[in-house]
Amino acid sequence: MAELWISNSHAKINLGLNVLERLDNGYHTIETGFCFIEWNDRFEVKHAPRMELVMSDEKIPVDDSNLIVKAIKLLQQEAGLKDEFYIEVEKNIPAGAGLGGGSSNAATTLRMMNKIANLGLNEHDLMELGRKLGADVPFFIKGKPGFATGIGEEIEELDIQPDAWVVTVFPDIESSTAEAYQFCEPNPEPEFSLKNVLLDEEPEEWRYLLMNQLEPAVFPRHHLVGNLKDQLYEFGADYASMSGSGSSVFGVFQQDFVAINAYESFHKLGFPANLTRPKFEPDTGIYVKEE
Ligand SMILES: C[C@](O)(CO)[C@H](O)COP(=O)(O)OP(=O)(O)OC[C@H]1O[C@@H](n2ccc(N)nc2=O)[C@H](O)[C@@H]1O
Ligand SMILES: Nc1ncnc2c1ncn2[C@@H]1O[C@H](COP(=O)(O)OP(=O)(O)OP(=O)(O)O)[C@@H](O)[C@H]1O
Repeated sequence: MAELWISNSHAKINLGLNVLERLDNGYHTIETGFCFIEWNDRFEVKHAPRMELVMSDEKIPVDDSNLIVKAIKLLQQEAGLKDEFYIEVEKNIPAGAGLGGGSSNAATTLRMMNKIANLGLNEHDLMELGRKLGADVPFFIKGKPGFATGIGEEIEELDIQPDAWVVTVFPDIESSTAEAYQFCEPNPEPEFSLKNVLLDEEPEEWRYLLMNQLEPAVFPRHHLVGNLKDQLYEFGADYASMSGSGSSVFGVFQQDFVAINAYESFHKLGFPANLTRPKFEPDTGIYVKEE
């Protein structure tokens, strides 16, 4: 009987994002809080005579530009992966949404292949491989909320998953990460310590203390993104922000009925939206089923 391996690939949001410095290699040093939302892709993997990738979202190419293909190639080159797989991905996280969908898929691929093909890599090895695929990938390997520094790849695990409801809205616009960084203005000395704000202050204070410094680079080019952030406040959010390099925005709500009303209102307006429970914990387990 063939074994079918199953795992979730979760989305993230950024709680505050300070861009500190522009580096010579084009990257930027940042600090940001990472947490999870209840929006995930689902992987099904089995051994096969040759590698094949099928994604439910046909707009995402399944060629060498796909981060799943890149992760497989990296494992073949650097970790001795020889097995071939059929990989099917139910793609729910929108692409170019600032929710880390591609990076999360890369991390899920590394974690699953390591287990299924018995490559013997530990978390540190997987994070080292992950950083070669993207700045966000090490966070997804860790699979725990945390505070990120460096180019976003140095992760300190911290319990910053909001004890509040989170409503995430995708404006149906793809926002380029490279462009957002290119047009942002780094600030090496942020006014407040992002880490202390996340640990010590309540979400209703965050709007005065936290900032996503990529917003001024994205809002002028995508007005809808800024408008949806304003709308989250109008619907009663205690805190609202763009996630990562956009285009998604999210609101943090202390009261469940206010959050549910906001979530349903965005749905009625036709925007893909998501509602995440307080203190949500992602399930990153890898499960096997006999077929
Ligand atoms: C916006 C965030 O999602 C916030 O978590 C991340 O910083 C982006 O992470 P990512 O999508 O994994 O980014 P990568 O795939 O490594 O980089 C895409 C492009 O974004 C820019 N980039 C990314 C990360 C960073 N710290 N500085 C940058 O300037 C670079 O131009 C890079 O070519
Ligand atoms: N497996 C994948 N899933 C989604 N997008 C992928 C994948 N592989 C490559 N891509 C490409 O990556 C680009 C960005 O997608 P992604 O969903 O990672 O963006 P994002 O959520 O803005 O990322 P981040 O928050 O890390 O900046 C898209 O143009 C998409 O075509």
